[in-house]
Amino acid sequence: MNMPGATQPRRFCRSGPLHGRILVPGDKSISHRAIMLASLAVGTSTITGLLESADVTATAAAMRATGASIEQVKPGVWRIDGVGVGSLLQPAAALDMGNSGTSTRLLMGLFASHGIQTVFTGDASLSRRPMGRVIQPLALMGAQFTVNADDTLPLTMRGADPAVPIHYRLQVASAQVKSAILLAALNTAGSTIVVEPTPTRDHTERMLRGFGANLSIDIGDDGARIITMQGPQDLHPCDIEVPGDPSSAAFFVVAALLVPGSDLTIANVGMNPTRAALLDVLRAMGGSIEEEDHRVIGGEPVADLRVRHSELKGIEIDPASTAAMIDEFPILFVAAALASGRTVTQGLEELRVKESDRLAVMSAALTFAGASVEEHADGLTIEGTGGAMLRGTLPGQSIATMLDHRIAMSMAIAGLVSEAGVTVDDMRPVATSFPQFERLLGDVQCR
Ligand SMILES: O=C(O)C1=C[C@@H](OP(=O)(O)O)[C@@H](O)[C@H](O)C1
Ligand SMILES: C=C(OP(=O)(O)O)C(=O)O
Repeated sequence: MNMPGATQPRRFCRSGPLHGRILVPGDKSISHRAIMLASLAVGTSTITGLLESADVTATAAAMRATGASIEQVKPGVWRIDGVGVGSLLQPAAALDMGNSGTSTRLLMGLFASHGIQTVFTGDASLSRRPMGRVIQPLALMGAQFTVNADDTLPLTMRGADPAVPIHYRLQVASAQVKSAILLAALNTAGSTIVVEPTPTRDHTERMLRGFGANLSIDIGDDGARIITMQGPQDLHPCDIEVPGDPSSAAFFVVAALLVPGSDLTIANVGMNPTRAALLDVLRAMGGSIEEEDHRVIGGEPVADLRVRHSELKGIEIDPASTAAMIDEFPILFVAAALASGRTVTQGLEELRVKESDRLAVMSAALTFAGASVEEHADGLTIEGTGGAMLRGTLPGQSIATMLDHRIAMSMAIAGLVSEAGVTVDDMRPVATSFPQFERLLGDVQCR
């Protein structure tokens, strides 16, 4: 994101028990997809509970620039009039994707099968992230790219009209790559097939069906998911309710587990099994997390989470859980730093190409705050304090967030269980996914 104004350093201090019942904002992944699909349906869709954050705003701006009408009716409620699959307009200017990998990769897919030329730009963090993973399949479908040798932003894409269907086996476990191909397939005649050896978040598949698209999902002999879509497909408008984001809830779940005396309920949290592995890991560490009032909202499972302070123990995390908690590792590392015994993670190379290198940055940040962390090529090994407070950051020192919202929020939570407090150098990146974070944290702290 283009950071407005001066840096916003903040000190997060040792906290009393966390209590109450809170709602976290709408799911970021689902919000992006809701805007994209509603913008392609002919007619009016209403989205309730949309995440109003910088990343989602970047997606909305790109869809407006290609013809959709997108208006806020009241906070959290948006009305979208779509243009129809195949009818996207050439944007007049470059599309600024800010900090958002999801906006960039999914929109590249969506535009790749429309005969328009688009220029994608992003902030310093996004401009370091690999785009080759989507360029490769989209080029096979006929899109043309002008891009530097590293396959990073800025880049120019000329969409293919007509695009050709592909049969593609994912090389990385990435919902963004899968979704890019499925969105391109919407305006591609013929049968596009994506084979996913490791299941990743399935919001695109669920929501495509909600908007009336026809796709089949089979399991191959080797256990891979095979997603087939026969294009082109028209989308029908749809009213969508966006559940609370489990990746945002994660900061409050870990905070309540770590801060002695806490008993906190986080209501309306998305429980899609392709996103929920953190809860299983924390329970295996000894965390008390109860799920209440299971229901389905907008085609997605949802529950309220009651979380009570618990004594956590370190564990070895099964790499098979990685995809279903990929964004939750920074805050899991904080939980591990306070557990008793050793936590071992592996198979996490993907964390090095997120908004920051999350293995290197979390290792440095936690070490700086007094934790015992060893960094490996594909994971961290953490020796927990056994519940004792972290030292915190020294006067005059602060944690470098590296333009990464999840580092900033994770280290803020670390501050709540530190002797001296933790200073985070800049809280502005939090606007990417969770603008209400600091306010909600204030609400649950007993004064
Ligand atoms: O599809 C999505 O909405 C996302 C997929 C994940 O990225 P990858 O597909 O790169 O794993 C995740 O890290 C990101 O925050 C959101
Ligand atoms: C990786 C993330 O998002 P994106 O890829 O959309 O930038 C995230 O939110 O942690």
